[in-house]
Amino acid sequence: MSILVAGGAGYIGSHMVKQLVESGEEVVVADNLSTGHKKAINPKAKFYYGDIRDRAFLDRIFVNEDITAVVHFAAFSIVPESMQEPLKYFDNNTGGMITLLEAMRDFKVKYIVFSSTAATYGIPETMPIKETDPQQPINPYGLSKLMMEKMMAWADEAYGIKFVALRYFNVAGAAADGTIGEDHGPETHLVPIIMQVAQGKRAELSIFGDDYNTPDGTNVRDYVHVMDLADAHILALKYLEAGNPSNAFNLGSSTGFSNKEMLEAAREVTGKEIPAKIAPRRPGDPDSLVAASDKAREVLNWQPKYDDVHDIIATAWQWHSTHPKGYDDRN
Ligand SMILES: O=c1ccn([C@@H]2O[C@H](COP(=O)(O)OP(=O)(O)O[C@H]3O[C@H](CO)[C@H](O)[C@H](O)[C@H]3O)[C@@H](O)[C@H]2O)c(=O)[nH]1
Repeated sequence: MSILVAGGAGYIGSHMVKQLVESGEEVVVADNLSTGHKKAINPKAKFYYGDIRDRAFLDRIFVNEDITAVVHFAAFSIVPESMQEPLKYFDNNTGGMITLLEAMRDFKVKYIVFSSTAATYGIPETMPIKETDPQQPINPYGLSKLMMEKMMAWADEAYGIKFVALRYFNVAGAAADGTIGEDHGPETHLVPIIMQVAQGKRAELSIFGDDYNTPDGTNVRDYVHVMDLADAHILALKYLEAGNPSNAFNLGSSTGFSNKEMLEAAREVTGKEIPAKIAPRRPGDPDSLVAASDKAREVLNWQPKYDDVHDIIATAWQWHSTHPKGYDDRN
């Protein structure tokens, strides 16, 4: 019996695969390596190279392997890119979910844990954000993921496929043993970009906007460690296997940090100057996104181990400073 991790070569997926393998599970990875890295896949996992929109590819996996549950990370996730190329997001993210659910229905796979996002909430009316708050995304990325959540709800209704949607806030950090980490090409996320400036690979950090409705004017986000996120997925799988109903959970730390505070924390962790300037706003950025994550703690018994953003940044710094070229396997 195996767990299929779609997108297991990506940043979050590869950390999930590592955690699953280390907890004794048989893992099958499906990835088209469009943004992931072959070297990020744990050697104990079985790798199928292909695209989840390709039904024949999925059939090959479901025929060859005894898959009991799917963990689905295979999606594009860059907010500004989705503003430029919305159809790319509806095709890969929303479209990929159709093929995956059809294959799950036909092969009678009953459980799916899904990477959803805080971006499904849009501009929140109250903070911290609760799972029951309105989901009104303001960018195509968030909408593509909201559509995927709703598709799973109807697939549950019609075919009995049970799902857990995990709505991530801002994921950062790397495995504590330094073996895998974050490597996007091009990089757009705040923490790895700050790391690149600390390494001297970029001249300076551009902070996108300092006139937001927040205490210091820069965007506030809620950072969660990638290994804590992986733990939550394992708990979500157990929740489904115990026969519980479909559900959605926020995954964050319940504490907000502004972009300026993240920069300061990174200066403290790395001991580097990290030059920065204020740049124009980036389209699609809400002022603040902070999670109420009590539900995951109460229902899934999730207990995040990293509660200080400095510790999260320290694991990111360990990866970046020891892997200056990332995985160095662009393809
Ligand atoms: O060079 C940079 C890069 C980012 N930022 C700022 O840093 C903050 C965080 O930006 P990221 O791109 O790191 O992350 P996002 O908040 O845009 O998005 C992340 O969180 C979202 C939900 O909140 C989605 O899940 C998405 O996939 C995930 O990448 C934003 O205010 C952004 O404007 C900068 O100031 N300079």
